[in-house]
This record gives sequence, structure tokens and C-alpha cells, in this order.
Amino acid sequence: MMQQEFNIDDLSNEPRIKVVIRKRPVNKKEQAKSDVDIIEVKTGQSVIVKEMKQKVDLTKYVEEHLFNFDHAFGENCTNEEVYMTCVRPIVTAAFQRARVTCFAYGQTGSGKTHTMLGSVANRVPGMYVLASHDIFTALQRPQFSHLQIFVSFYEIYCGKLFDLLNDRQILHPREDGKQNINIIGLMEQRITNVDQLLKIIEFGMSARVTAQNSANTDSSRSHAILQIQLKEQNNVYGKISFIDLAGSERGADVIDQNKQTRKDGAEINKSLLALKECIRALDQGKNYTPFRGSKLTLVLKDSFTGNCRTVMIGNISPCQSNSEHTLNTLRYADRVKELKKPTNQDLSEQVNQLDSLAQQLMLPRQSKNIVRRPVVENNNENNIPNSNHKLEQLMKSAQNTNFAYNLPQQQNNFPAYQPQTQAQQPRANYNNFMAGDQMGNNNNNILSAHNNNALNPNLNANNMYPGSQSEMFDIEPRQLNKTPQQQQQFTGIKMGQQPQSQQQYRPQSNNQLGFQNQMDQNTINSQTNPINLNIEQIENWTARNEEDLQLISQKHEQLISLILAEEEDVIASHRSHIDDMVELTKQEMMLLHDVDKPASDVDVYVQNLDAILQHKSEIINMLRQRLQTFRSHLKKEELLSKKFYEQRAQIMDVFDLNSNTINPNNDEMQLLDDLPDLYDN
Ligand SMILES: Nc1ncnc2c1ncn2[C@@H]1O[C@H](COP(=O)(O)OP(=O)(O)OP(=O)(O)O)[C@@H](O)[C@H]1O
Repeated sequence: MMQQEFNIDDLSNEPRIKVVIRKRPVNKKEQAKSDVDIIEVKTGQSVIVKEMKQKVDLTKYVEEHLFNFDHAFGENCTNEEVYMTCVRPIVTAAFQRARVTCFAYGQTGSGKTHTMLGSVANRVPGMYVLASHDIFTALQRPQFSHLQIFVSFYEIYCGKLFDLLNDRQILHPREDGKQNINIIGLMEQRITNVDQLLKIIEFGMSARVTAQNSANTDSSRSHAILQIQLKEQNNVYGKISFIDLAGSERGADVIDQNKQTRKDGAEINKSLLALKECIRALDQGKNYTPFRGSKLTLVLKDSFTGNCRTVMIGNISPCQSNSEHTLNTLRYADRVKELKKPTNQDLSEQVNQLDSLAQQLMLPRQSKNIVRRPVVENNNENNIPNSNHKLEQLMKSAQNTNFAYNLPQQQNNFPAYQPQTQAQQPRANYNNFMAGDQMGNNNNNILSAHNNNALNPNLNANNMYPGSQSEMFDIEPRQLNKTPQQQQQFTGIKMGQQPQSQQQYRPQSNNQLGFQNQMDQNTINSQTNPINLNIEQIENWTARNEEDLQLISQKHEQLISLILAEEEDVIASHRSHIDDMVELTKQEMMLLHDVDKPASDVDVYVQNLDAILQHKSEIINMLRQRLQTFRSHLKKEELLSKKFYEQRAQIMDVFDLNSNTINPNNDEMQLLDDLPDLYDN
């Protein structure tokens, strides 16, 4: 496919945003576990997820979810096909002075890195290399021969930027007078051929691995950004950014045993939500792009404004065991861009029920996209159409396929890619990263970026629960001494709405908070033996408990967002406190200096010294108050997280008839009763 000439075409027909989905093949581990392939890619645009489900009475059924995208790639498609279909057009646009961006989104292990980087070890080219090959081909044309190519490679972890080409130096994005975002100190390496790009990528990747190993942590908690700039003299002519996003499921780590992990999760959540909102704003041609919602979107500001093109590649895993994450990825991608209704008439006509979760949480526009089918048991096999058998066939055919990638000969330095079989491609594990000590390293710059946030996850919570329900989960604004605009973020007021009085945000009683099981509790408490409960009662009880669990989880998410912002706030306040103290100490020294002079007025000295000391004590108290509030939120966060675990454990126990935990016990209800404490300062 790469034999096709790289044309700098007219872009008028090229959409500003393309959303595509790519399914990876089933891997050996999944095969060994007989995990079932539940994804069908149809007509190059549709993805059907055949989710196996089971009712409480153990009846099995399959829920089919249909999604449509600009393109959908099956497990047999190659990186070159993905590149040619959706990435090459935006590389072309960069030669027309556009700022273009390609994101890989998806859960850990779904193929993001395989798509972006390919496999260096196995000489499978990914988007980076395929694009740079085209770039250097284009540079051979007279009209572009004056352009020079510069590459930067950095990552964003926990809201901080690290230069992968410069010893993981911490970087700071700053906005200049023209509202451009510049990353101060970012290494820009000039390259003159594709081979040099490969070396740079290898170098940057090794910096990620080192950090990850030294922190002894798991992968996929950072966003890796490879930026290729086309420059004429010192001016940017065009820019291409490739972003291998953090594992989307990491956002769910906001409920985790480890506090650091919870904070990482909240940061990832925030950036992925902000990203979605920015792309949506671009898609809908809005005047306002909430790029300040996260560090990721801040540094990518020019990807969302002006002459820009974006491709979002949603990577999905094929198996049943990943169905939840896969659906989340598809819903996220679905939300990013308005798309036409399902084209598959057959399927859409049969649709008769809505996916209530999807409707509530993700507000999909492709609403009627679910079909439920009973499962007919058949020789121990469920009747999901894509069986392992079919997959094995596909795998075999993939293994037999020769890798038909021919790079044009003029790229002497480019390594000769060889045909690869699935089995030959080890997982590139150098895309993982975790840094150790970044959390305490905030600075004013970071603070200003956050304080200007125009979006936070709470806005999303608002979308999920419109109207008064959304207010139930708001964290009271007076917890932080913030501007009304900042308060909006934490009170979940929709942008453009008037902030409401604090009174309206007062916590409500436990029942008002919406914990549904209060009523059921009485019914269930009256049952001394769980076996006496009928299935309907258990089902009702479980459903309501799950709802409560979700509420706790949402409250927790809000609280952790608040904590993240507060942490920066506290550290920034501490910095400015030190500045004030230095200034006041200087004034004290001046007083001493003056009082030592002959004929000095000691009354003036006493009066001034007292004023300075009073001022000092006031600013110390202010800082201590902030610390106290922050500390109390940290404590509440621990409590809430504990509550989540206990509530979840109880739901898990519900079908364990040997246990006596069918009823919410008094302690459990007490934990829920404690929740409104969150609203107290
Ligand atoms: N389309 C594909 N064809 C063949 N192998 C693939 C494909 N996609 C992914 N893989 C393989 O699956 C494994 C996981 O993929 P990859 O590392 O790209 O996932 P990821 O989403 O980047 O995960 P992480 O977030 O942990 O970095 C790798 O061994 C990779 O080679």
C-alpha cells in the first residue's frame, strides 16, 4: 500500500476529525484460557460487541451492541492499512500548514503502542515511522525541500511533563502573549532521515522503561507524545503529534487501595475527559475549546484550534474478558464525534431495548444500538457467533500472510521490514512508565494551568445526572477558597449557569442522597435466612446496592479531583508564603538597622515590628487553615475508599449462601450514613 504515491491533495473534503476503531487479534494467553472473541467488525465501519450475560436465575443471553465509526479495522488489518486509510491524509495536511494529531486510545494491552510504534525489534512499522517515511519522501519535492524536520518526545504523567530525550527533565508549558502554549526547555532534535527517527524513539522509550523499572510500577499510566515539526527557518510550517494515551481503564483506578494509584487514576480520568470535550468542541465547531481542562489538552491546544486535523484510533481487545473496557472504549469514541445512524438496517430494525447504563453514563447518540438474544445451550458451547474456532482460522490466515510492506527505495537508511507472524511479535514492553517522586513537585506554573481549568470530570458527572440529581454529588464550594469560576468546577455547575447559593449545595440527609437501599433494607432485614429470599428480591437488592456503590464511586471521584487541585493550591500557597516571609523578614532587618541608628524612635520601631509580626502570624494561620482542610479531605478520601470496598464486598457476598451477609448490616449502613460528612468542612 505504501507504494501509492504521497500526494499533497486538496483537503477540502477531508473531515477535521476521524474516529476509527481497531480490533487486535486474540493473543496466545487468551487462546489458552479459551477466552471468546466477541467482536465482529463489519463493512469497514461497524463494530458489533456480542456480550455474554447471565441473569440472576442463571439464564444466559447475548447482548449485541452496534457502533458505527468512520472506519473499523478488523484483527487482520496491518498498520499500513490503518496508516493509509486514516493517518496519511492528516500527514498530507501538515504539508498544508495544518497542526495534525493522531491519538491511540484504549485499555492497556489493546494495541495502542503496536499501532503507534509498531515493533522496533520485529521491524514492524507503526504510525510514527510510516508518517516520517512519507515526510522525507515529500521533502524531496522542490516546494518542500527548504523544510527541516524536528522531533520531540515527551510524556505526561500525573499532570507533569517529562522530556524523554533529555534525561526526563520536568518541563513546563507556558502561554505566551499570543496565547500560544510553549513547552519551555523541550528538546527538539533535528532529523534528516527515518533511521534517525527510529533511534530517537528507541532512546525515548528506554527513558520510559528506566523510570518505570526504578519506580517498580506497572505500565500505561502516562501519555507519550511524539511531535514532528516541519519548520521553515525558525517558524513552524506544519506539526504532527502522535499520542499514545495512557490505558483508558486506568481512570478507574480512582478506587484503589493505594492513594498514589488513586491520584494517578484521577489525573488520567481528567485528561481523557478533557480530551473528549476538546475534540467534541472541535467537531461541533464551537468557539470555545476547553483545552485548559488538563495538561494533555493544554499542550495540545493548537491541535484543537485553527487549521487542524485529528484522528482518534480506538484500540479494542477482542475477548469476552475485556468486554467492559471494550464497550467503554467504543462509547468514548462514539461520544467524541457525531456520526450518522447505524447503516446496518437488519440490526437496527431488530433493536428493541436501550442499554440503560450507556444511556445514563455515556449519552450515546447511536441510541438504539442494542439487541438481546437468548443463548441456546449447545454442547457446552455458547452460541456467540465468533467462536474460537473461527478466530483460530483467522489467526492461521494471518500467520500465513506475507507482510506486504514495500518502502520505496530512496529511503536507504530505513531498515528492511520483514514478514512477521503473530507468534513472532513479542509484546514491546518498553512503552511502560511510572515515575517515582513527581507528586510533590508542583510549581506555580502548574498551579496556574490548573486554576484556569475550564473543565473537570464533574462536568461529565453533570451530563450523566442532569438537573437536581447532579447537585446531590457536589462537593460544597466553600471547601476551597476559590473564585466563583473555580468553584463551578467543584460544584458541578454547568458552564454558563449562575453559581447557586451555598445553601443549595448543603448536604442532604442520607435518604435524600439517593441511597435506595434504605427501604429495601427493612424488607431484607426481616428475612433471617437468605435462602428465603426470592430471586426478584435478591435482584432488586443487588441492583439498588450497585446503584449506591456507583454513587459512592462518583462522590469519591469528585473528592479526589478536589484533592488534586487542592494539593497544587497548597503547594503554591506555601511557595508564596515563603516569598512573603522573606519580604517581611527583610522589613524586620531594616527596622533593626534603623533602630540601631542614633536618635532612632523606639516607639516607631515597636509599632512597626508588631505590625510585621502580626502580618506574619496571619499568613501562617492562613496556610495552616489550608493545610487542615486539605488534611481532612485526605482523611475523608481514605474513608470513602474504604466504604466503597465494604459496599462492594457486600454485593459480592450476596450470592454466597453460606455467608450471612445478605443483609446490609448495621455497620454498613453506618458507613453510608457517614457520607454526608464529606460536605462538612
Ligand atoms: N494489531 C495487532 N496485531 C498484532 N499484534 C498486536 C496488535 N495489536 C496489539 N498487538 C500485540 O498485543 C500486545 C499488546 O499491545 P500493545 O503493547 O500495543 O498494547 P497497548 O494498548 O499499547 O498497551 P499498554 O497500554 O500497556 O502500552 C503486544 O504484544 C502487541 O504486539
